Amino acid sequence: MCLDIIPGEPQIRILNSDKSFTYNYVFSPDVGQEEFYNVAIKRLIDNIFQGYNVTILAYGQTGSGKTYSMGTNYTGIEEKGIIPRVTEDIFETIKSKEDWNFKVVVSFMELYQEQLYDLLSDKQRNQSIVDIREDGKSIKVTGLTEKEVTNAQETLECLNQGSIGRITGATAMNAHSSRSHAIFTICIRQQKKDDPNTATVAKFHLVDLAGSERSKKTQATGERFKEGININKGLLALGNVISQLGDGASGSYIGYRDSKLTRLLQESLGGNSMTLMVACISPADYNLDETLSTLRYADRARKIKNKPVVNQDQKTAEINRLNKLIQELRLALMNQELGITCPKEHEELEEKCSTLQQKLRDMTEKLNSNLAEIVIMHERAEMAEQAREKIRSAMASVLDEFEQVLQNFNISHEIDDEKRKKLKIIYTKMLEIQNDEKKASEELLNYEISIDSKNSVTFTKEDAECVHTGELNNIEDSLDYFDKKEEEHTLRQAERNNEVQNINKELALKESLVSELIKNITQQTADSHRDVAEMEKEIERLHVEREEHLQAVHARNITSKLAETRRKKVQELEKKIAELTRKCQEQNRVIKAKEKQDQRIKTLSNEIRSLKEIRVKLIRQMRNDANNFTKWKQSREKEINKLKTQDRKRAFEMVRLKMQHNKQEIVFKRKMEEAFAVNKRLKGALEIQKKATERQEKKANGKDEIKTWVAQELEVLMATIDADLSLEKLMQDRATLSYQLEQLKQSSNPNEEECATLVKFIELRNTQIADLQKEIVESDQETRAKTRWNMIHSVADAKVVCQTAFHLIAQERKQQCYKFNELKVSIHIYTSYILHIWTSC
Ligand SMILES: Nc1ncnc2c1ncn2[C@@H]1O[C@H](COP(=O)(O)OP(=O)(O)OP(=O)(O)O)[C@@H](O)[C@H]1O
Repeated sequence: MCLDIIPGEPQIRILNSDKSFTYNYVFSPDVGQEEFYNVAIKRLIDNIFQGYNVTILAYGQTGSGKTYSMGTNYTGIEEKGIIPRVTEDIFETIKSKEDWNFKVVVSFMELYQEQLYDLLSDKQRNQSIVDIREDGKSIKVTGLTEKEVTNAQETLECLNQGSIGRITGATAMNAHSSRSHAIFTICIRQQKKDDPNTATVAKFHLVDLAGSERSKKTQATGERFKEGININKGLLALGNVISQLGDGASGSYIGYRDSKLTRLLQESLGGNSMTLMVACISPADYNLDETLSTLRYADRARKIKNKPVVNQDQKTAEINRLNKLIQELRLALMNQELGITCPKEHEELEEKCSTLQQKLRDMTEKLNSNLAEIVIMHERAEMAEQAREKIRSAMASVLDEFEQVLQNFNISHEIDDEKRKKLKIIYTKMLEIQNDEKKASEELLNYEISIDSKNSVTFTKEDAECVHTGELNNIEDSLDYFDKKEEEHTLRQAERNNEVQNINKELALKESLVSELIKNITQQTADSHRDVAEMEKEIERLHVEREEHLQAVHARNITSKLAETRRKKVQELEKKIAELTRKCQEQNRVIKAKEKQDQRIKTLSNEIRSLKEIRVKLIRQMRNDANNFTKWKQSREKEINKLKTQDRKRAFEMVRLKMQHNKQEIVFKRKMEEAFAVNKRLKGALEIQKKATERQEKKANGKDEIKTWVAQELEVLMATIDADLSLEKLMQDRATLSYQLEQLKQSSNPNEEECATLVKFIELRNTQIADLQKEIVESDQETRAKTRWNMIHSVADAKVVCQTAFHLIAQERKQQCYKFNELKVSIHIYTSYILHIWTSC
């Protein structure tokens, strides 16, 4: 035994020496596959499902147990290694994530004598050679078979199929020695069923390397010897890459291209993957050299710092990239103090719009008050008309009576008591009519005065509801509601007014028609009746006369001459009778037509009556509506005044909050600017340092180069310290903002605008924190601290370094003193200024 494991520590000590190595885990030979898997491997499964690439790499001398540990040759009989267990766990997890969609594909390739073979290809072995391509971002193997699998069984069948085709051979060290490097890859594409933005594609590489070997020990000859040389060549290149990466010489050349193995593992070593190396060693002292070599390998590999990132689906990644870009642009915008201002035309339009709104409001108000006056006028007209009709009918009856009395006077020419009494009654009636007319006029005059007192009585329950339906706390909403109501009311009144006017027009037409008809009818009917009666009388008389003449004609004693005369007379009379009968018939027709007109007048009068009723109804509605609206308006105005008072208070509070907010924003901006400056400084320093390192690598270090190098190192160091401080401040800030946001969200009425502002601030800080962290990681002070002094090759170099460092520190101190004094003066000036303001207040 050449090794000793320190109990409870992941440490291996080389016996009989003071050499020891510390790793993440160390397992003794008695630890079984299950324990090894559960402790070191199982946790990596989670990373795959978070979208990270994962690589497990088995390295070690031949026969040390790489294939056994990886489980590459698993057939279902022997104890399960890593691959079968990983496969089972992956599909277990998939089963449990029901709200996600998955696509799993596997590939299996073998690198044998610098030739890459597709182990899952259906083709002949010599036709299944595939090639490596680089697409600028990542390594791709073109033409490699990718089989979709849906469960562990199918996956292990693929593993088994590939393993059978893998080259093995017997050596003195291992009866089934793998003569090639094998890479089994499980690629998992996942996406949450209801969110396409969660799509990720992660690769799980399981690498079983061929073992390093010494031909002396393996006793390989012929083909095995040739294989051994190629294996060692590949492993040597891998060792170099691990050394270069482990040395922390970031930015320096890494020999990935020296072999296909290193090209294939480029992503897993120093790239975008979480990589675990399983270093298999033999505890036998016989293998000490190989064991030490493997331990050193693993020790260097442990120092490699990969940069794993979640492998988002291309579309998702693009969305996220754009979101990040938006954040960065926002940040840049703030930094450049470019506030987003409204275009001028927009402002002009807004002004125009508000002027028009005001105009509309004024016009509605005016129209409304006009309509109110119109209502009053309508009512007055209605009252006047009613009074006029009353007087007209009273006058008509008085006139009738008067006519009667007058006729009686004409007959008797004497004034007896009864007639005098009648005349007195008519006189009284006429006085009454006069009084009525006076009263109506007075009523009309007083009508306007009584309107206000009437208004207060007509406020109904409905209106009360109307006032309270719009319980709006916001003054603008209230005013809008008020305007809307006023507009509605005005439109309604205007519509009714139109209706009244139309009715008036119709009434005027109908009334004039009726009066025209009445005028004609009364005159014509009287005349026609008289004419008909007279004509009938005349016809009767003529008939009698004709009869007389006829009798005379037939008398015996009449002379023929007389008879002839009488016959002529009879003929004349008959003519007259015929003429009068025709006229009489005509008059009767006229009378019938008049009767029809009578009917028409009756219908028109009915129509006039119902139109008047409608008009009265409309006017009443107008009046009620106007009263209710006036009442509503008064109460609304009261409310609005109340709201205005509240609004003034709110506005005052807003100004106060805005001032507070502005103050916060200034502080925030200052901090952002500080962080920007720090970040810029660090970036600049790193850039200069990078260029200088490149230059220094090309030529030998002179005194001046060392001086410049020291200055740059110090600059980077100080910039990193500043960045660390800024980062801390930003993180504190973010915590405070997050706390404020939480408090705000928990409050009963969270202000959404304020929430959004806080979220924006938090996001901006996130971006800045990420930006700073990136630069700090890049400056990598931990590694730099260890490798810094590699630049010094002699005591002379060390002296230059010390001198430069002292000089720079002294310079820095001097500047600090200057700044400190300047600050002291500024503080003094500000304090006296504040005191001055304080005392003058
Ligand atoms: N921990 C272990 N427990 C039991 N047997 C083991 C263990 N490790 C290795 N073996 C056995 O040792 C032999 C060699 O192991 P394996 O083939 O895995 O070595 P290897 O490192 O892959 O060698 P090579 O590099 O030559 O391919 C196998 O028969 C294997 O079953």
